[in-house]
Amino acid sequence: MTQSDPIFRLEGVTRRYGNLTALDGIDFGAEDNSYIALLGPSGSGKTSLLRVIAGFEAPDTGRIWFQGRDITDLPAHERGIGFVFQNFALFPHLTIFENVAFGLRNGATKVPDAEITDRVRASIDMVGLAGLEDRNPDQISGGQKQRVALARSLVMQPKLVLLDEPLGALDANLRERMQTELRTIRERLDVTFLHVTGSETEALAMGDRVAVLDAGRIVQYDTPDAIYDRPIISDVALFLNRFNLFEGTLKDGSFHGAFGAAPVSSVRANDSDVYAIRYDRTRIFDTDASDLPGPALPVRYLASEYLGSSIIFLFETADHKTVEVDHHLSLGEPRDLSVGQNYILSWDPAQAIVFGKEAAQ
Ligand SMILES: Nc1ncnc2c1ncn2[C@@H]1O[C@H](COP(=O)(O)OP(=O)(O)OP(=O)(O)O)[C@@H](O)[C@H]1O
Repeated sequence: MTQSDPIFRLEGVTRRYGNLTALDGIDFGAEDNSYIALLGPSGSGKTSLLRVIAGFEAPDTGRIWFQGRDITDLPAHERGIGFVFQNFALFPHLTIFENVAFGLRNGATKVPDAEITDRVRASIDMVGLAGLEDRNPDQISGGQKQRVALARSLVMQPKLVLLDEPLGALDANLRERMQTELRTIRERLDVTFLHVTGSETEALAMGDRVAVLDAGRIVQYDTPDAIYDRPIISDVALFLNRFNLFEGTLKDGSFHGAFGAAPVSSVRANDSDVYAIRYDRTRIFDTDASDLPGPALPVRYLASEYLGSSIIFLFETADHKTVEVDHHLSLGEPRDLSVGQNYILSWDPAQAIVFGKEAAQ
């Protein structure tokens, strides 16, 4: 298998619960030896997809391939796919060592004791927990539990590890540290991680590629940069949480919205007309400014929020829609704004992304 062959592939995978279609004809394959983030809003089918790949649930239709083999009818424990649960699912009465050894001791093939000891120690080392082997899960921190859960999966030497919101139970600081650690650990091993997250920041930071799931379908699968710069439909732009989105009408090469009419050079197919401009490309002007780079959106200033490297300014339009401006501090001091005052937001129309019904026809 070469680096670019898919490690697993789904063909037309559908999963229904009663009348609800959780997975809707998914065709998707992931490159071997890579970090894939699976991003989607709550209820989009992320966990269902992982469970179907792992073999905890069967698809209603479609096939699943892993390392070139059809595994659709293979039970979970024979698939050789690792799974890390959000709540870690450690055995509370077993030591860290025995938690990690569990799969080796209880697998279909008998593994000699000496090999178990070696592999468990190597896995515990790999996740940076050497010295804690004899503790119980209630004697270690949340981040350490997360590492035990990972070691327990890695000790089985899988080629694919499915991680279901693995950082969801950790506080913000630890989450950032574990993001880096997970990437480093994966790079040291010849293994693919498929990491489910509802956080766009996490997905864009961690994935070599990001699959975006929306209502049971993979709507975009690309590098983080491409997803950020070129969201394929307006729902992806909405979900990325970095775009101001405006409804309106696309007509005769212009988009007509709350900001007046803006020229449009290209349009992406979508189920409605939507105009998107990134928070960090939206700029603030006084109401009497004469040097606007493009459309003029009248707004009232509400509040600001410091985010370390940037400041987010929040505004409200006449129809009470909240609009954000992200001012990166590397661009210099932000201007002083007065709460309740009116301003104009504007941007270079060439930097907008326009989605339209007419392009879909
Ligand atoms: N066992 C089940 N029985 C009935 N409906 C289910 C079952 N499991 C999931 N669903 C439904 O299928 C849809 C997809 O659920 P899933 O848990 O895969 O979403 P998710 O993207 O992981 O959501 P979250 O981020 O909230 O965990 C949801 O509408 C959910 O209510």
